[in-house]
Amino acid sequence: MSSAASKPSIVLVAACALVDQDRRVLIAQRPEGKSMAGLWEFPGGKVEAGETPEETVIRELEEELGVTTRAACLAPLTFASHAYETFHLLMPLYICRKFDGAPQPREGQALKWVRPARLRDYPMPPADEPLIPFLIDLV
Ligand SMILES: Nc1nc2c([nH]c(=O)n2[C@@H]2O[C@H](COP(=O)(O)OP(=O)(O)OP(=O)(O)O)[C@@H](O)[C@H]2O)c(=O)[nH]1
Repeated sequence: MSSAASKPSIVLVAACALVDQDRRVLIAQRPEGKSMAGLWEFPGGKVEAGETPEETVIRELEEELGVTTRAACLAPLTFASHAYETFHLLMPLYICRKFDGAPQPREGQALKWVRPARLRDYPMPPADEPLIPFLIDLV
């Protein structure tokens, strides 16, 4: 058995599927220069010290997209638990249908509204692939 010290640490990332009135989900393409550049992901980011996951989502939606929402408009959908080589990702995925503002690519990322059934057409990080059926069933 390996010791706790040799195990990759858990990184907590909170992400959100914004859903529009046509039941499409917003995905963003990771820009050049970042890890996993070119892959499509849900807006979100690492939970910082002192933050709740809901606060992280609200902050990241504002920073990345200029979109405003509140905790009452975030519903837990599912989560990802995935072993990357250097860390273990734990990522709650929220769904949000009520938000203010049209998403803008504030960080140079491409954005796309996609029907859940078409998400498989967009390469996503491996942690995200098991999340797609939940979106297909529940959006
Ligand atoms: N926001 C987001 N992050 C995801 C998703 N799937 C997934 O594996 N991740 C991973 O979760 C981490 C999120 O980190 P972040 O957005 O705060 O920061 P970052 O990309 O600048 O970090 P990094 O360059 O250190 O990886 C990244 O390692 C990212 O690859 C997803 O759907 N949304």
